[in-house]
Amino acid sequence: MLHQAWQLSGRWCRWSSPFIHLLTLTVVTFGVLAPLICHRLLHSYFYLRRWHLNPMSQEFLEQNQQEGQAALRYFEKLQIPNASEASGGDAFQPLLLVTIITVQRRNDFHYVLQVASHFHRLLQNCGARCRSHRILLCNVESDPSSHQDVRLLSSFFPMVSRDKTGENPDPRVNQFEKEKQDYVFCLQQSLLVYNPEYILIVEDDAVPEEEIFPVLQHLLLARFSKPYLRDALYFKLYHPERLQRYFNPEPMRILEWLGLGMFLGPMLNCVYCWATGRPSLSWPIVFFFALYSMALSELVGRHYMLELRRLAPALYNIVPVTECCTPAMLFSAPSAHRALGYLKGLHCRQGFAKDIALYSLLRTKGEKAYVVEPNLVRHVGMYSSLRLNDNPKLL
Ligand SMILES: CC(=O)N[C@H]1[C@@H](OP(=O)(O)OP(=O)(O)OC[C@H]2O[C@@H](n3ccc(=O)[nH]c3=O)[C@H](O)[C@@H]2O)O[C@H](CO)[C@H](O)[C@@H]1O
Repeated sequence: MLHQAWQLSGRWCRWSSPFIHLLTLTVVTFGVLAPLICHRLLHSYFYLRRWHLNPMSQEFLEQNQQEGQAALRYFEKLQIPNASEASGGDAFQPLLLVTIITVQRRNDFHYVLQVASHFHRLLQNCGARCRSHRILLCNVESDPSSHQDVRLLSSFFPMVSRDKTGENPDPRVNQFEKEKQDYVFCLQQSLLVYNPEYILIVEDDAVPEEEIFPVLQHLLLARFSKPYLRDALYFKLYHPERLQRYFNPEPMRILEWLGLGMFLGPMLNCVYCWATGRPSLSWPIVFFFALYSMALSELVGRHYMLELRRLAPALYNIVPVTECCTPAMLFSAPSAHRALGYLKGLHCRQGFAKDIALYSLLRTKGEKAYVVEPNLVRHVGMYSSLRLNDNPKLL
């Protein structure tokens, strides 16, 4: 017996045995290579938070401040269009209206200028394909004239202000109910002023990615008309990176994770067999590589895997939403009308802000909503206008 066990362990521990190969691969990958390569990746389990979080957050703030200055220069140099161009006063129904909802925030970062300059430039570059798109600014600052960036932007974009419509916010409402009412106001004005087919309502710290318009073009014309997506209440174009992991369990994500293992397991098995000159199919080795690739993708970070989908608009994923955050939300005109009706009947408060309120409608009203992956905007507003934080961090 002892002799047999000795023989077996001897066979397993030979340098040519698959056990030793796979053990070495696991140790080298997870113990050496991945930590070395990924220790600066913010959304990876290998991220060295203690070393990098403070300097990286500082670096981000400094760089973002420079981007704010660049956005300021962009508009200072831009030629002011004539009045009818700026007001967007042409009488036609846009396919897509981008509404930027904004309040006065820390002046040194010029968040809204960053967002508006990116949208303006991308729309110009998009050319004829985006002829039927428009941008609207929605100023919900209690004293609209105090919003300096908006004063500059009003020469370039049409604008609605909450106070000008006589819809003054009730000073007694809490901050989160005000935020919801501001959202309702902007959505309502977007429908009233332009009557667009789709409204993309973005917060004033959500900078669009370079490919946003080609991807939206593809989604609007080819994907959103599919029967199961057509009646969605909303499409989220951003979900926080920290919540994109497989270990934030969602049925679709678990399926994606298993699919990844089932695809890469056999593939890596073939590569291994080819490299070691073994017969091609071995189920334990397939199983090992399936687990290996699943563990690697989770530990390196699903967020980074999602980036591969940017290669082509058709690769973008559309999956059922989860709760958090509303930096960029797309509504069709009928769904915007429904959302308005629902939101007016809800009262927001701390712990039940507008993002949670919108999500709660899916259960109470039997609606469906989806998120597009990867994100089509970047959230840059480290200083929140709703929650006090003097020392913001990237995580
Ligand atoms: C990145 C992220 O997770 N952002 C979410 C977080 O916002 P934040 O806490 O990051 O707040 P924020 O300063 O980005 O404000 C969100 C939006 O509300 C607007 N605003 C602000 C003050 C006001 O009185 N009226 C008003 O409409 C502001 O212009 C911006 O468009 O929580 C909000 C809900 O509370 C939303 O879910 C945001 O998507």
